[in-house]
Amino acid sequence: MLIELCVFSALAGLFLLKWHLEYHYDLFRRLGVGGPKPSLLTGNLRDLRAKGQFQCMQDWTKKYGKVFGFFEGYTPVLAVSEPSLLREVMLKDSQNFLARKHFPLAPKKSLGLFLENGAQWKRSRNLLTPAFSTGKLKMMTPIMSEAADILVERLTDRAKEEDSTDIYSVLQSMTLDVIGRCAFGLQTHAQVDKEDMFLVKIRNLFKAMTKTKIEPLLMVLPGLNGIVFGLKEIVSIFHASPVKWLRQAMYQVIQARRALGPNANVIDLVQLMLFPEKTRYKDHSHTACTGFDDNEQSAEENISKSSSTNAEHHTIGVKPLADIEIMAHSMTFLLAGYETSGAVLAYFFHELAKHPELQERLLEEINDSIGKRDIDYETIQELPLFDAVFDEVLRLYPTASFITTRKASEERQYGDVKIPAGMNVLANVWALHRDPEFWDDPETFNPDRWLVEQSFKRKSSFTYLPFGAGPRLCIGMRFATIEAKITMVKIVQSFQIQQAHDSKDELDLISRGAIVPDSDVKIKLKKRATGTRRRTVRHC
Ligand code: HEM
Repeated sequence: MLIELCVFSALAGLFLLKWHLEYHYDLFRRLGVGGPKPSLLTGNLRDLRAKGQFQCMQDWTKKYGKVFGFFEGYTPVLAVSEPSLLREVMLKDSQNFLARKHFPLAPKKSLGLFLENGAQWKRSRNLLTPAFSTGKLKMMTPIMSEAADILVERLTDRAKEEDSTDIYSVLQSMTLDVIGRCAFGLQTHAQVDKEDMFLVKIRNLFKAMTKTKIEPLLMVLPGLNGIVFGLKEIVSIFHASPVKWLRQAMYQVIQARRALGPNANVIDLVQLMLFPEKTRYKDHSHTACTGFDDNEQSAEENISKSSSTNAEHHTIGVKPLADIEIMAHSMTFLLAGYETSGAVLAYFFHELAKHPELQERLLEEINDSIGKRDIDYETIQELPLFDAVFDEVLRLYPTASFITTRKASEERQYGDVKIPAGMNVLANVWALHRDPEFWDDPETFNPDRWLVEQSFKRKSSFTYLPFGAGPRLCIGMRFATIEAKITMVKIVQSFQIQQAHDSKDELDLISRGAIVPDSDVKIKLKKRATGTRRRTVRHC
């Protein structure tokens, strides 16, 4: 009798599970939204892993249109590359979408700006935004410039010795030095010391992220997230993981800076997080930016709108963060600054190697516009062809496309599309940037398209979103742009970039949060007759 009862219960359980899964995976059909057929066990994960996210997004967009649904394991995601709907979600009705899609293995607390949601995110964003004001960025420019000079020196040696250079790893070292110095006053020496501990640990961290088998498991069984995270925390007590090392290093920086106190002559991200009331209102220039005012202001306006009163805005803005929150933000900035910027510069080198004539045009632009003046915050604003190249690199390689997500807090109807509460929305930027409806000959790298069009119109049309949009727009957008442009200018001044014997015509890419080259990016460098002058800077 007991056995029969057990068998009956097991069968009933299986039946209920099957019924639940069938109902769950039928969600998009009930919403009247097309999409690939999910399997009852893994949703569309098998396709996503076999073909890669980029290929799936493009194929599915072609087949199902600009709005379709898929299942990342158990999690439903609405992929949108329809500009008018993206505008609603990211900007007009952004108050309904202030949260992001949950990331497997994300901690429950102390998430850092990228993963935070709701009131916690608003408070952090208000507090951190002034760190990227025009005034602060101007102060960071000499640090970026010095890092680019070191890059040129390193590459000069390589140009003499090597026929083929992996530019990607060299660039990662540079972007780590830049974010470390600008945001935390860290004296990392990743460019000159391959064994620099920050570099080694960050590389190990990303290597582990690429290989993880736990993430797909959690996508299928998200209920296990808490358990797996708890287990990881226990293991980390005994095991020296890179995350643990990085957190401890950041903790030491925080303690050292706390000891220096609020009046230390340092204005960077750590100082701002530790002593917001001392640093926040010294600099009023953060809305007066060039180049991105539309997006930047809409972001700021929306954050302000989302705080109910000015007084609340003010109080929320200056309440200091706990050490654990500062550590989480610091990790976010360190990883974001390293991973995305390194990849984007690698794509720049890769494309330039294929377009020698473009390099000569860029050099001509530098000579005509800047001449013998230094490359600084002001002079890099005068280079439309460089802007066009940067925009085109980010069109073809929108490195952060798959992290541009939102989660709806309430059910809303936008035209024909109903978005229920709790639905995850992916801004399908990869497909959007390659959509022939918006781009002529979309697969071709053609910076000139940005010179004939009015690019500011393009940028406000929601057809171009490499940095996202609305209140959750990339906070490091202007930092990344300045860093990339300074580096690009110095490289073009100093080298001819050529394809090496082992260069690939098309790069293999992987998505590990950001979309990055799967392996080395090989190029050959030829030193030009004249180069850049190295300057020594005082670190702020
Ligand atoms: C070329 C380089 C970069 C690209 C393409 C990029 C792109 C992006 C994108 C697409 C998002 C999501 C925006 C959205 O959901 O609307 C984002 C968010 C973010 N980025 Fe960047 N990023 C870059 C560099 C940086 C740098 C250098 C930093 C730090 C200094 C940074 C820090 C962040 C942070 C903290 C967020 C989360 C913002 C929030 O949720 O409020 N990024 N980035």
